[in-house]
Amino acid sequence: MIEINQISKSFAGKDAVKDLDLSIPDGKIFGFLGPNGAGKSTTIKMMTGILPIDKGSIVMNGIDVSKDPIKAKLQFGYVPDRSDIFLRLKGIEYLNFIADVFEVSQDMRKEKIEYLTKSFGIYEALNDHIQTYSHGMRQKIVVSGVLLHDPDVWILDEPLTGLDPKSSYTLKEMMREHASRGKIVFFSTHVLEVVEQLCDEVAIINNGHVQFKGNMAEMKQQFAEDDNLERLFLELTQNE
Ligand SMILES: Nc1ncnc2c1ncn2[C@@H]1O[C@H](COP(=O)(O)OP(=O)(O)OP(=O)(O)O)[C@@H](O)[C@H]1O
Repeated sequence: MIEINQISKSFAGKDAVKDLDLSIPDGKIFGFLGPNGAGKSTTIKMMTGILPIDKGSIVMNGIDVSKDPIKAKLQFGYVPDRSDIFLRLKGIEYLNFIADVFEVSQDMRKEKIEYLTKSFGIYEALNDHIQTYSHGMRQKIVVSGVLLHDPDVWILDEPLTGLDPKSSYTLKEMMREHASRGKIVFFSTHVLEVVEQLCDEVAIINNGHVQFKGNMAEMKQQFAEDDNLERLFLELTQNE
């Protein structure tokens, strides 16, 4: 379970996230939906310890991410919205590095690297440098790195952007499977359709505030009844 308690973050006096409260239960695919600039990435960066929290706290599986950052980092895997990392490493070197950090055994890593990279169609490129990869391939190698060490909590920032339809399907199936094992998949998107296809629960964020949280049926009902949400709905569907 992830508990986000009244967190705030501002940049140069301007609020990016303000008093945000969320509770993310185990065994769910949780969609974090909002238009560009809503505060999704800023929230995720606070969850993952990349940005310090100005106010409030985040507790992941009982561990406070600010007070016990190393232990908290063992709970989750994170796919950032930009996957331009470790460009000078070969794909296989990157995955072995991740496996070393998270102490994945030699036998296990060999099997998983082969399974994951074949599933995403990048197995043949493992001996090439990441800087030669396309955006989609970079995304896939980072996703493979996260799945390689099988963290309880997956935190994915716009994970489907840039993936081809087959890889997008594969990742969605993996997300469903992970949630069905009682684990958490938390992902952000600005595309309403993705949330409708995938999520058990959703929070809608706008201007750094949660405007709605609930299940899909409740979301549809709220969209129909609330003028503000209806306007937001139009903005979100225009992005599709
Ligand atoms: N490092 C920063 N410095 C200054 N302002 C920032 C910084 N990071 C984010 N912001 C501002 O905070 C607000 C929220 O940005 P954030 O990136 O969290 O939105 P988002 O919902 O992830 O958007 P997108 O869908 O475009 O990625 C925006 O107004 C953005 O300009």
